[in-house]
Amino acid sequence: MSTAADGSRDVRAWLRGLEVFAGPLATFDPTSAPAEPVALFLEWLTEAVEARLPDPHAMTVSTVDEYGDPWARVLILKNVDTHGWQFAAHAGSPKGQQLAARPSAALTFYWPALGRQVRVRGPVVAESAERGAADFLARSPSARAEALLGRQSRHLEGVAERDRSIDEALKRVEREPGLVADAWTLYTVTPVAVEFWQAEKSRVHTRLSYERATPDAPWDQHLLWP
Ligand SMILES: Cc1cc2nc3c(=O)[nH]c(=O)nc-3n(C[C@H](O)[C@H](O)[C@H](O)COP(=O)(O)O)c2cc1C
Repeated sequence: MSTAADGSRDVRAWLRGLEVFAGPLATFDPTSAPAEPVALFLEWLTEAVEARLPDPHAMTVSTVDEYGDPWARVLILKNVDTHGWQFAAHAGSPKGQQLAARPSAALTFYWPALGRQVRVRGPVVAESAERGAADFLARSPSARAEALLGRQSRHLEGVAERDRSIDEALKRVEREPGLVADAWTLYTVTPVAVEFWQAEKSRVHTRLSYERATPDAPWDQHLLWP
């Protein structure tokens, strides 16, 4: 640990001394990239899974609230196909309320050991109640119990109150296995911009951006300055 002249902890020096992109990093040749981004995303996700990176399907989901202030949190990717990237959430949670008011999101994936980041931006669509229900019923009983409470991110008096409520909800899930939380929603981010970022030890990083004006338009590819 670094120490400043007055004996206090020198956090700045300590952070500067930490290694980044320790590698061995992956490589990326943008000249052989596919014409559309989902195929490349699936290649990179597959390599992250094969490299046994922890939580390779975890992503930061960013939204904005009614004041235009950004919020971000990590969620699990539920699916990705030509329609877009999917995640599920309770519509009554802060993110659900933000998406109802402003249906737009940015997703950020980071696979540190490979030195790779992917960023996705686009409008968000709430899928049908049937698709939300199917996602809900595929969750573990304890995850269903938690979602049934529908109180995510509200203030909690204490852990005993939490545990009692979860216990009651879990008993309800066991009694009624077909029960679905109405507000459980599957969201699809329809991409209009997807950027692939490959770190290089030299710090001359490689960036490839796919952009399209609307979700129906064809993709344009551009290299970006690092
Ligand atoms: C690895 C990881 C996975 C998570 N997965 C989910 C998830 O799938 N759904 C969810 O609602 N919250 C998930 N969370 C918790 C969220 O990050 C967040 O705390 C919660 O959804 C409340 O967000 P909000 O108050 O902005 O609505 C996850 C957190 C981590 C670290």
